[in-house]
Amino acid sequence: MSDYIVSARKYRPQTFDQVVGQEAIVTTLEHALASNKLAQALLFCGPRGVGKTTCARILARTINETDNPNDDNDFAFNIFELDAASNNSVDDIRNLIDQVRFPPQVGNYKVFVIDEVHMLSTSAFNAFLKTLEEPPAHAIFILATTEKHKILPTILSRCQIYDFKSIGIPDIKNHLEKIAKKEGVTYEDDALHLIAQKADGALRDALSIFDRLVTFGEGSLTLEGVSDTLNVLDYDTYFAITDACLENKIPEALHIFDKILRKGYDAQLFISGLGGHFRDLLVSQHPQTIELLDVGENTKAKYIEQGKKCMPQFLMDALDICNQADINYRASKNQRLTVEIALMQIGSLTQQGQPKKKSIA
Ligand SMILES: Nc1ncnc2c1ncn2[C@@H]1O[C@H](COP(=O)(O)OP(=O)(O)OP(=O)(O)O)[C@@H](O)[C@H]1O
Repeated sequence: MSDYIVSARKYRPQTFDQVVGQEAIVTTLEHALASNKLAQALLFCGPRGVGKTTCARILARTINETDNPNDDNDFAFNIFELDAASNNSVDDIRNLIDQVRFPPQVGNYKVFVIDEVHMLSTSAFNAFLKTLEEPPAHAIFILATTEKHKILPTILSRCQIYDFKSIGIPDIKNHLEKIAKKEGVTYEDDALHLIAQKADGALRDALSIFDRLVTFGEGSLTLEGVSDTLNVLDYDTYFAITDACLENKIPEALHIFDKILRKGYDAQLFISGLGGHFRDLLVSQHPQTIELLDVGENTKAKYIEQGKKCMPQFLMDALDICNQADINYRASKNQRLTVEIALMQIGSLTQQGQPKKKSIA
């Protein structure tokens, strides 16, 4: 059997200081622990893969910590996890309640983590409510959910609520960088940035994308490889199409777009991505806004360079055209043409933003 462990498990934080991007939560939990003000029922809300289960486990371990260094297996931490997504019946909850009654054999607390608690059936919820109202002193409940709005007010009002947030791109990227170094993976800074961007705030997603791409790239991550595998249009394509438009070379812009379609990319994603590109060029033009440019270092240099070639009016008009095409796209009967017209319009802009030519010839 292979001894390969996925990064999300291998690098699951074991202590609060290893948790990334949830400073407010970690500080509040640590204060509550230090001042003995931890409630018996906690609700961890927030997007998927941002550390809710991880923090629940660390909390369970911390409150049961003994001075015996050998006491560090999961059993000793008295943690009971129920995934309500697949165990949502009254019987499942009754099994759990049965365990609540008895005090732990080791340590002081039993910690019950109910993941995806919004999935419990109404009758299971009701069965659980009584226990939640009067839990024995040794029981702590941590309810985790990605959908807080689905939690009954009766439950909400009995819990201390912790709102986890999605993790920012720089935090995700830093975390990936540390793991890449530990694993001996060679990487381009921009490749990690793109993975962090694609993870959409979820560290677990970032780690699984990372694992997949490291396997695919045989231990090395390049921006080109990552873009290709994730089916993301690479920045160079946007730079090339912008260069063509800046020089009013409409046929060239149309050919690049044709190639994009042949590769199987979605035309609407392309046009909204192009809008994003013009926005990035705009923010790259000023020292006050450059920090709003959320890309890796090499790509940033390219933005600054191309930004210097563009008049702000050109960028604003181009942005407007992309935006309009994006809006019109769904209603259009010829979606390819909608994008092509947008490209022709952008390729007709002069640096002052006025149309230079009316036809593509
Ligand atoms: N804030 C974080 N800091 C460090 N690692 C994290 C963080 N969030 C997630 N991870 C990584 O992702 C994995 C999954 O995270 P976890 O199970 O804690 O997420 P979750 O918020 O409970 O997600 P779900 O709602 O889908 O259950 C962890 O094992 C860990 O490797």
